[in-house]
Amino acid sequence: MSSANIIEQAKRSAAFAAVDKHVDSTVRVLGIGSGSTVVYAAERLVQLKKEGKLNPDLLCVPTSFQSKQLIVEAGLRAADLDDLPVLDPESADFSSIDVTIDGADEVDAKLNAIKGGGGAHLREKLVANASRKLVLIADSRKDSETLGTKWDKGIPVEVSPLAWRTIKRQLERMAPLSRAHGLAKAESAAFSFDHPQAVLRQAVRKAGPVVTDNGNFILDVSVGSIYDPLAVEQLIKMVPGVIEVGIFSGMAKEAWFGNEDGSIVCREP
Ligand SMILES: O=C(CO)[C@H](O)[C@H](O)COP(=O)(O)O
Repeated sequence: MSSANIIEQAKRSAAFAAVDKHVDSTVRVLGIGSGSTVVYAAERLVQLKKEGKLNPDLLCVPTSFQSKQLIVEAGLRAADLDDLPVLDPESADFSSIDVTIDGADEVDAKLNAIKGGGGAHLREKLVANASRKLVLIADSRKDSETLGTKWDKGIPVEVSPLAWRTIKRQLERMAPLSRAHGLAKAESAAFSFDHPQAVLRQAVRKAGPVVTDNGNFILDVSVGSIYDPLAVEQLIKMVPGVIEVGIFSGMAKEAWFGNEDGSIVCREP
């Protein structure tokens, strides 16, 4: 098997295992992530539907245009997040979604993740935030001790096109010491680069920038190793015009990694 096929097989195994563990007839609302690994989750959902193992009233909440197409093509029913009732109105839990299965670009030892390689992280974060459980699926190349050490394309940051140059300049002046911003433990650096770089993501086969499903631009912000994901997420989020940051700190409850030898690892924080 070619190395590309081995990676695809690893992604598929992780996706199938996560769906098998988390999706049964008791699941009423399911979040569907975006990207190439999630395609295999949709493949497994189609099989389960044929076997009569899904809830007949199952609603699927998409995280992007691509994800909505996957839902429709799988013969499942798509629902918008704000059209759903909360699962348990009597409790403080505001979740509308039982479980969301999504891909990731890098996942650290505590299951903090970088997402947004496909530019869908705004809706992905909204859906994750409204989910009782966020389950990540990936091949083992994404499994990392420290964010920023494997995914070297920068943190995807969705920004307003109205001020992208100003936002870029401001992000490039972010101080590496979280101490300067009072956001994390004194003396500890949130990230390693002295001079972060923010690059406007360019479209392929179209001149000009990537325009997200929400009509915004994406800056890919390289900061080196991310020692304190929450502090970096907060630092970036504070810049006016930043719409969403592709760091998901403390959101995932489980991550499934497919290995090249065909084995699968499931990790919890
Ligand atoms: O966050 C995402 C899209 O915004 C994807 O989930 C992430 O980029 C992983 O994609 P893939 O499964 O193709 O590696």
